[in-house]
Amino acid sequence: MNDFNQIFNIQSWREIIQLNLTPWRLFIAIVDICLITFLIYKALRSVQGTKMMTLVRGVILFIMLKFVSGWLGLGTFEWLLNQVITYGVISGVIIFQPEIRRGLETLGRTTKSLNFGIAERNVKRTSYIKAYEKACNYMSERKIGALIVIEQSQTLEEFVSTGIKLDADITAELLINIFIPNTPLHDGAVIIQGDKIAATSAYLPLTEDGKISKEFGTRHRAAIGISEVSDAITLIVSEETGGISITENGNFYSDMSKSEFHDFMIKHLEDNRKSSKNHTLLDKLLAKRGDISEK
Ligand SMILES: Nc1ncnc2c1ncn2[C@@H]1O[C@H](COP(=O)(O)OP(=O)(O)OP(=O)(O)O)[C@@H](O)[C@H]1O
Repeated sequence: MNDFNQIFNIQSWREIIQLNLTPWRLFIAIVDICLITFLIYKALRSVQGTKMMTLVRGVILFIMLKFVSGWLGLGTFEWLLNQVITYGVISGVIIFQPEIRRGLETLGRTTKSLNFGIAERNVKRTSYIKAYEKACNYMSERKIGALIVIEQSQTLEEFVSTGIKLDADITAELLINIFIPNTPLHDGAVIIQGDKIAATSAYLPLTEDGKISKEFGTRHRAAIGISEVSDAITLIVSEETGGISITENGNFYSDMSKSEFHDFMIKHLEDNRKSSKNHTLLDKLLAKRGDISEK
């Protein structure tokens, strides 16, 4: 039995002393517990607000029922729950294969993002936000329908593969060009990954939320749909009204004014800055030079 199990099997703190854990082994056990807590927290955060969360709730309920039935000695009920849990895990892995892959890719990306060059990325991000604003305002004034999905921490690889891969630099001109009606790439969504327009004509999942007003068609439903299964930020320009809307984490901000749209984008930029602020010497130097304007 390892230290972790030993600690969870003790009946009282007096037993800790009887375990004769050396300070080093106690330290390792605490690190062990912290690591598990961190992993569970990260896993729950990554599925928060997605359909996977319903499954996680179900699994927690089954595990609790299993413990209670074991404690009460309900043998047959416990056996039945064991079967459900065993086969449920196998079916869960098959059914949620895309989400699991996405989660693992996110983990890989998180590790990759712990590198230098954060300041440079922030400067670039400012120029991308300008590009999104310029493109959306241009298309809004001319009632050109558009759907732009900006990937955040959860990967959109699965949706990129439904479209036409582009891997082009993010510019307002290219975004506008893509959505010009009756051109080969205008249908579907543009997906932004990092500092690239990764794909056009991508197909997104439609929301099944019955509360969405009927006035919003499939473009808006697709934007809400992608915000329910990922943490992406999606910009929509309505072909009918020219209105600009945004979806994020299942929230739908419809018909935003230019200033509301601008504020949302800046806030989004600032949030990213806050989390990465002053990580490197380069960040501090650039901030002093004013290359990163602190708002
Ligand atoms: N699942 C989807 N994934 C990506 N794009 C989609 C999807 N469904 C529809 N679209 C895009 O939305 C367009 C149709 O928009 P529709 O008129 O139905 O929506 P809407 O929400 O009323 O938007 P608008 O106000 O611009 O008319 C399609 O031509 C296509 O480009």
